[in-house]
Amino acid sequence: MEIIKTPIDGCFVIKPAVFPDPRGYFFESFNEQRFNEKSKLNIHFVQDNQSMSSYGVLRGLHFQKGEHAQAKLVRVLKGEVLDVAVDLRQGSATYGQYYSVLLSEENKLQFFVPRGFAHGFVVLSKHAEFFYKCDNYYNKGSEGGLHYADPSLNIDWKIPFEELLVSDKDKELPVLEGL
Ligand SMILES: Cc1cn([C@H]2C[C@H](O)[C@@H](COP(=O)(O)OP(=O)(O)O[C@H]3O[C@@H](C)C(=O)[C@@H](O)[C@H]3O)O2)c(=O)[nH]c1=O
Repeated sequence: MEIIKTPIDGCFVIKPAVFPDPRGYFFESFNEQRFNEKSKLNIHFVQDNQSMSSYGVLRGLHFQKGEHAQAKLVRVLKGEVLDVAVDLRQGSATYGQYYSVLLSEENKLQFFVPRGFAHGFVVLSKHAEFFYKCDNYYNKGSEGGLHYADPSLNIDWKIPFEELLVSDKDKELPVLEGL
């Protein structure tokens, strides 16, 4: 696996070593020892999540607060999404900035989103199956979020706003200034 740095410290992309052969392909989608060695982190993921969404569905931007904060290792099993992480770490040189990456069934890239970030994605293919590991358990009372259309973030979601399908909960999320 190869680690590809991003302009936001702590956020990185992983390119797995894929072994194709006449039967198809094989790759290690996660190896804790190698992940921690290469990333120089000490992460232990405790929860796996999977969701399916259709074209134009935007989930986000989400985080969990305080002691329930989660780092996430995200990837796409089927289809293609644009994945986005927004830096909400107080005092960070890139506070309020975002990084986005295309994750697809074809490129098999994974994206590591540290604790202290808001995370979301939009589906660019007909359907997408999304899979992610979290280093802390889901805690409903600690859910927080940021509005996907916050003008101060100015995120390019690649799909016009009027074509997006967003949950009622996500439509009510505050902008960065109101956090
Ligand atoms: C996130 C989550 C949700 N749920 C439940 C709550 C609710 O009834 C149902 C759907 O929840 P949501 O609408 O919050 O699902 P969703 O909008 O897919 O939420 C996810 O979005 C992406 C962008 C993330 O980064 C994740 O951390 C998570 O917040 O699933 C769990 O039981 N466990 C979980 O870990």
